[in-house]
Amino acid sequence: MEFRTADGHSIQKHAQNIPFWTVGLVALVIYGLYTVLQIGRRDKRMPPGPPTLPLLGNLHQIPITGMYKKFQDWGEEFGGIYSLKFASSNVIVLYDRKAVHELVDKKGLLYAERPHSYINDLVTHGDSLVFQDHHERQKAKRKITTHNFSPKILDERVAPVQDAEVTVLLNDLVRDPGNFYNHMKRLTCSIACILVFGQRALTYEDFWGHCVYDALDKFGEALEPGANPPVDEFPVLKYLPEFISPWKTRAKYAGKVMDDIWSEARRRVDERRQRGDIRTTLGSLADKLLDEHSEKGSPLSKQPLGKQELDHFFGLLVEGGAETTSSTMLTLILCLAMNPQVQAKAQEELDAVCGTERMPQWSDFSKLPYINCIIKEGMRWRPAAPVGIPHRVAEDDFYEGMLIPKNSTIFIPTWALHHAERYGYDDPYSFKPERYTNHTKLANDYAGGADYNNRDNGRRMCPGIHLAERTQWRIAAKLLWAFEILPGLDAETGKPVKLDPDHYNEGLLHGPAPFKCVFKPRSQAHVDVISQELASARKFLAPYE
Ligand code: HEM
Repeated sequence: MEFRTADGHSIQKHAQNIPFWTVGLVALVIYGLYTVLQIGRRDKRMPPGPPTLPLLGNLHQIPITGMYKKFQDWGEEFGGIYSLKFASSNVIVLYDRKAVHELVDKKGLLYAERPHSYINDLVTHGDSLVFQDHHERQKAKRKITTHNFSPKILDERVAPVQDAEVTVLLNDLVRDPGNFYNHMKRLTCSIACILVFGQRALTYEDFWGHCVYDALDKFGEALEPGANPPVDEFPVLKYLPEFISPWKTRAKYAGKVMDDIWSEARRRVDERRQRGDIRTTLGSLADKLLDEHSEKGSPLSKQPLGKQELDHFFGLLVEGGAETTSSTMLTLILCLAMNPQVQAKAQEELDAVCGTERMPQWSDFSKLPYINCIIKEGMRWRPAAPVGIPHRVAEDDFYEGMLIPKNSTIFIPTWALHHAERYGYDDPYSFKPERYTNHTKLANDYAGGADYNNRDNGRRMCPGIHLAERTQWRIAAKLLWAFEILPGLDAETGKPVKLDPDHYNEGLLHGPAPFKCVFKPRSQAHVDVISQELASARKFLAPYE
């Protein structure tokens, strides 16, 4: 059939005249458009989630702060396991304890990878134990960590370090209570640096007292939500020149700061060793691995690490150990200052066991169950890593008929899970250690179980769990034994300030922003015990100076 236009031209004739390449080009453009519009669309087999926009998916709905709360809002709206689209990337959020257990714990290896992040790699050179995939090198570093921070080694060799450093903390709080924030940070950095580098911090201002916070500050800035364009979702952004991509310069600078700090730490250790001051028998991991290096040519003979990777490994262990622990303890101090009834109950228990004659010891653990409850409740109330550290699934998987596509990023929203009334947390914003009355054991005894806790997820479970818990317990028990913790006083009115439970620094890790608080010794007898123990604590710590 032949169609004619108003001016009498034949359409068929025109069609015959359209060159083949034009038809091909139009088809290509239509196909291209169709493909581009598929970006951001959710596969119907995936778990439900908020409606998406073409190209963006749900990227436009990601808040710059408060992601941990948003994860809960979406969970309540779309169900325990839901999905998000970050452009073409898939994100699955497990706001469901059973799903966390069935997938991340039980199918360990499948869920043991980490999502790839261009910015992260710019900062860490892709060799960070925390952010690397679960391949041989990562496993080798993890093995060293779990072995050296095992309960046996901690209780046999590290306990005196923790006890002595906490005694120094108590003394710091008696003599200079206003600086409690930095005293706590010094303490956790010093313990980590003793174990890793064989070096302690006399003050927060010492290199060994604040190195980790300087390193993590820049890392946090480089990774701050909203600070970077969605480069993993739109990889073409990687090729933008640096002069129009300040985010790249910032990430590289953060990497350089971290390189400089951890190579300076190594330089100091090497220099000390050259002077013949070897601290292997004092428990320094760096000395132990460097001895192995001199004997075998590498600290990890099957997976040899270059100097930079080894320096970063040491640094990472301090990063993993110091700020997480100080943040949880500062949170606890905030909670205690706001909840005098909790202090009173703990002190009744402490007084019955220790009196005023002696400080509580780790061996008192089972006689002081309320201290354990207080620590667990602090970590529930405001977890240091409220959205955890995401995992990546290595292959397509199915859960209750829903597709979890290969390479999806898996979030375990710690804060949301611990504030969900559906999991029995009634009045979740209140600080109530009694919730854990029936959880009398250590975190590790609950790890990997359906009764999900704070840092225990399958193959990537926190290897510092035992160290952290033993430090946290000592700090909490001894602080509560020695002091009444009160809100600070307003400089002008002299009245107690109102503490704000939501005034938090929200970076990679969450910790309370500086706040005012008073440490009132409970009696002169308590202060006397601290002074008596201080001399032997200092003597014990002297070889690490
Ligand atoms: C209260 C203190 C601590 C908290 C809240 C905490 C929290 C966490 C969390 C949430 C993870 C991610 C788990 C996952 O991927 O599922 C993690 C991993 C990790 N933590 Fe901790 N942590 C603490 C103390 C420590 C300490 C003392 C160390 C010292 C060695 C440490 C070293 C690490 C390392 C190396 C990883 C990475 C493990 C891997 O990816 O295979 N952490 N931690």
